[in-house]
Order: sequence, then structure tokens, then C-alpha cells
Amino acid sequence: MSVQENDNEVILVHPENSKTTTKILKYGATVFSWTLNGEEQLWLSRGAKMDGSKPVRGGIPLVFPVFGKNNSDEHLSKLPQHGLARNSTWEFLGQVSANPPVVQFGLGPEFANEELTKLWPFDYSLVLTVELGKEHLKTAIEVANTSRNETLKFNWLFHTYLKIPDIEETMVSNLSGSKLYDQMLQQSYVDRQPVVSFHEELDRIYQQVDSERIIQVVDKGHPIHTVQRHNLPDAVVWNPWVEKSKGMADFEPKDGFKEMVCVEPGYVHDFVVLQPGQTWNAHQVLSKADLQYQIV
Ligand SMILES: O=P(O)(O)OC[C@H]1O[C@H](O)[C@H](O)[C@@H](O)[C@@H]1O
Repeated sequence: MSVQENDNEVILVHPENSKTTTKILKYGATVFSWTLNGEEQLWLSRGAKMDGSKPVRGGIPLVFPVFGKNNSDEHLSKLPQHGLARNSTWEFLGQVSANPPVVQFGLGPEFANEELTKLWPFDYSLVLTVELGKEHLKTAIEVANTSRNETLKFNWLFHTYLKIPDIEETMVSNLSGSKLYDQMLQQSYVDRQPVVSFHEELDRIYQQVDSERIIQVVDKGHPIHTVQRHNLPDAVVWNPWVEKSKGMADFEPKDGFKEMVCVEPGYVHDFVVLQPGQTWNAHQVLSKADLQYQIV
């Protein structure tokens, strides 16, 4: 059996390599582990809450309908940081393919966190599709506006925590020349550095990065993660470093920031707006892959 379901999680094992697996928690439909030939690719905090009491610190939390904390929209401003999808238990919709194994999860106001749904009372339907390839992990989202008369506006983001051996030896490539909003400096500018490197807390929203740009995480000259995006023009790059890690109760060990970097493909520079009956699709594909030097 390549797909197993229990009360809280769904586990996929690749039929051609039992050491290639992924695990998804129904809470948040959070992918919290992805092993490629026995090697874990995602970072998961040892202090992560897996019991539904808090969004998972690590893996791939799903951000919807708002990225960060909104202060201006009448309804979105009532939601906590990063919305309600990561705080809701999703419905397991089942397996849709055997090789590669593909499963789906669904969320709508009828299943979502009740308290938060009262604060953001819109009609929508989300379907998350997780595909475990021999060499990749694809997560795809479809958002439908199921209302008869109201528009739906939202952000989407895959808050992907990637596991790395050493943040100080890590570079994130292929973002050079892109406009960004630096959340630390609270300023927008164009990144003129050839690669992103890490020496302190870094929290940047790269905006409208051409989807042809394949973002890579490079460790001592080797690409250890390759992130391809479809319909996800923005990419947040984040490492909390020393102080911010100390301040997060579920971030363990405290020096765990050395072994993680978040590269978060999303649609956050603006809202996606759907008219009644419309749908929107996007996906990310994670893999290792050869080094791609791209012209910028
Ligand atoms: O602590 P959380 O709500 O999970 O947010 C974790 C992080 O998410 C994103 O990467 C934001 O850019 C950061 O500013 C934020 O700190």
C-alpha cells in the first residue's frame, strides 16, 4: 500500500523506493516530512505541536487567506497572522493516483476552524494535491469561490521550511535583480546581490519574480533544494536567527535556525480576486536538481 491513513495523518511511500516518503498531518494539511531515498528534506521543529493546538512549526504550513497580519481589510484584519488554513483540520479526500502516489485534502467553511470562520465569513473551497514523485514533491492548490454573489480575495503561500546542513554555508540563488520588501528594514528595494546569504535574521518578500526563475538553495556549491513555482509570483525568504528563535516557544532546539531556511512561494504582493464561480490554481515543486545558472 503506497498510501496509509490514520486518525491524524496520511503517509505516502513511493512504490519504487520505500525510502522515499511523505507525511501529511490532517491539521493544516501540513506536509511535515519528506524523505528522498531516506534523507529528510524538510525541517521540523522538535517543539512543533502536532496535536492541533497550534500551527505546525516546520514542514509546509499553508497560508490562506492572508499572509502576515492584515491591518486594513474589514474581515481579513480579524484573522491571526497567516490566516486560518494552517489552524484548521482538513478533510482527507483520498488517493487519486498510485504511481506516483497522489492524495488530496479539502477545506471549506464547513470544516474550517469555527471561531476563525466567524471572523472571515466567506464561501470558498480549497483542494490541496500532494504528489510524491521519485525525485520530487509537488504541492498544488486549487481555490474556488463558491459564493453566488460575493467576490473572494485572498493571499496564498506555501510556507516551506527546508532542511539544510549549515545556514552560514547556504546561499539562495536566482533572486538577484528582483524587487523585494525587506521586513527587517521595512523598506522596498531591488536586490543587487548575486545570491542571498545569511548572517543575521533575514525576512524578505521577493515580489513578482518571473516563474521561469528556479530558486535554488546551494550548500558549498551544490544545489540541495530546487524550488519551481507556477502562478506563485512572490517568494518569501526567512531565517529567524538567534533572537527571533528564542522568542518562539515551539522553535526547538534554539539553535535549530542553523539547519533551516524558509523559501515560501506565494501570491502575497496583492490579493488574488475571484468572482463567484471562478477558480485559481498554483503549485510548487521541490526537488534536488542540477545547478542552474540563470541570466538575470
Ligand atoms: O511565526 P509564524 O506566524 O509561523 O510566522 C513565521 C514567519 O513567517 C514568514 O516567513 C514571515 O515573513 C515572517 O515574518 C514570520 O516570522
